[in-house]
Amino acid sequence: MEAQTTGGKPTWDEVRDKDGGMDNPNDVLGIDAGKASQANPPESAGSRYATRPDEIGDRTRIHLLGTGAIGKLVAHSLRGVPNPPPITLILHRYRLLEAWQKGKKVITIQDGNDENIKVARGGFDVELMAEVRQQHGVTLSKTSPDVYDLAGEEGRPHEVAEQMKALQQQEAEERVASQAGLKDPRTTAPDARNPSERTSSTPAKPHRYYQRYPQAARAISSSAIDNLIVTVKAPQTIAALSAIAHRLNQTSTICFLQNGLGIVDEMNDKLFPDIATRPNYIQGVITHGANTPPHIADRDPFFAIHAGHGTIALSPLPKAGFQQSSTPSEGKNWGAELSPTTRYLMRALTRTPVLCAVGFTPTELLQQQLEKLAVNSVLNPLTAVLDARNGSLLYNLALTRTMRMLLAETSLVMRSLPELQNIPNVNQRFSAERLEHLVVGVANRTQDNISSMLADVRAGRRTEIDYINGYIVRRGEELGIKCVVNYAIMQTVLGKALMTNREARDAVPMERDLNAET
Ligand SMILES: CC(C)(CO)C(=O)C(=O)O
Repeated sequence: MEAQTTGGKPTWDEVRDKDGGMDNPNDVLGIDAGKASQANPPESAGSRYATRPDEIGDRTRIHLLGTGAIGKLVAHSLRGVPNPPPITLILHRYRLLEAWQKGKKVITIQDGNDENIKVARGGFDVELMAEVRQQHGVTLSKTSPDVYDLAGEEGRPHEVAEQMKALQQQEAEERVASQAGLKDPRTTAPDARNPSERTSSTPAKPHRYYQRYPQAARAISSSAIDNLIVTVKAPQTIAALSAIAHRLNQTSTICFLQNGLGIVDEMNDKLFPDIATRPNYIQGVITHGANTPPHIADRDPFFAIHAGHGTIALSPLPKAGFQQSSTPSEGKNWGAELSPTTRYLMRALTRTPVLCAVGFTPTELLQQQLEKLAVNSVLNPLTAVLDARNGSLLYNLALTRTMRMLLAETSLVMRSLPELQNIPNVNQRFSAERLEHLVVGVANRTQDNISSMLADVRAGRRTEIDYINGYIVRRGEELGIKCVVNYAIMQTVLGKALMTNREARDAVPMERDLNAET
């Protein structure tokens, strides 16, 4: 989340705590995320995840995908502790790489509004993300020929695409087989996902992009990734991860720090369908507010303002997804079976004081995600459609009625989720009244904010609506609950985004009057 904030305003879970956050039966650490914002997490938060040096060996490097304001804040904070972990920033644009190389090679974070409190920190490694191209549903690598180039000699574009997909499938199966053996396919077959280059009669030659920027190809790595933190927004996650998926395997851990729900399911479907080779996941709910003012971003893309101090609630996720009857007892042995990289990454995050990161059980974390989702499902779309700051939704009876209709559906879906059955207090925690209380509290505390969705719409970027209201609609469908109000607001946001894009496309940028007499 990169909501634009004004100054060090409280973040939403501080509000939740003050306004009667529920007791938390699953809090294995005896501390909740809200309280952690006032005090550093106790050492026990980290020691639960301690790894022996022989378990983790030289697999301590943390890669970070997403260099928005939250990504910069997380990377900067991780390097700020004694004996920090090695960190590699994966940059998604060549221009960013150039800016890094020509600049001071530091990330600078300003604390709140005070321009005098800035800390510049270096010691990062950088690499460039390989460009991901998709043609007719086939993902191409940096050296694979275009579907269109092959089309003439080997058939029509969609036929060639089908052949390439079949070969990719075959290659994926070979990879699974080789993973069962001794070799680490992440390092031996970086381009394994693109069999066209192996089988095609066309010699592999770099794509135009890499011919134009030869340095770009050199900055792309194919080495294995052990620990990955993802801070890109939900809609960009699959595309971004597909460029590095071949560098991850069942021993790696990915930590997601994003708004919304449903990303992990999509990842499993599209990138890691095989549970045996699927990486481990950590889910995070981040409530820090950070932003990079556009006028500074042009000058220094590696600068961000830490506008609102919040927390990070974290939990390793069960590989096979949530079981229907999770119970609070999962807290007792939770953590014992985790892979070394999962424990290492949990420990790295929870031992970083600025982040105020705390570990929870999966079921407790899910409930925190759902509370945040409920707040975002009202504030984000309404502010985006109305083009208004968060506070404008308050003291307005018409909008209160809309909010209540949205929350009535959301509450019913959340209370009916199979993964929350058998959990005490679910009905109270997700009652429409309590959700409304949370929404109003956040709107109050963040009244001057421009919500992240409004910022996305204004900038013509894709919004996270599919992972917020879209998630509620999808889960409702599974449960036989029709969420028509959520569906309507979702469609309105999509429509609003289209309108804004069309307006921007049709606008004629003119700096001077071309009709003026000279
Ligand atoms: C809570 C809220 C609405 C604060 O702006 C937010 O999380 C967002 O903008 O995404």
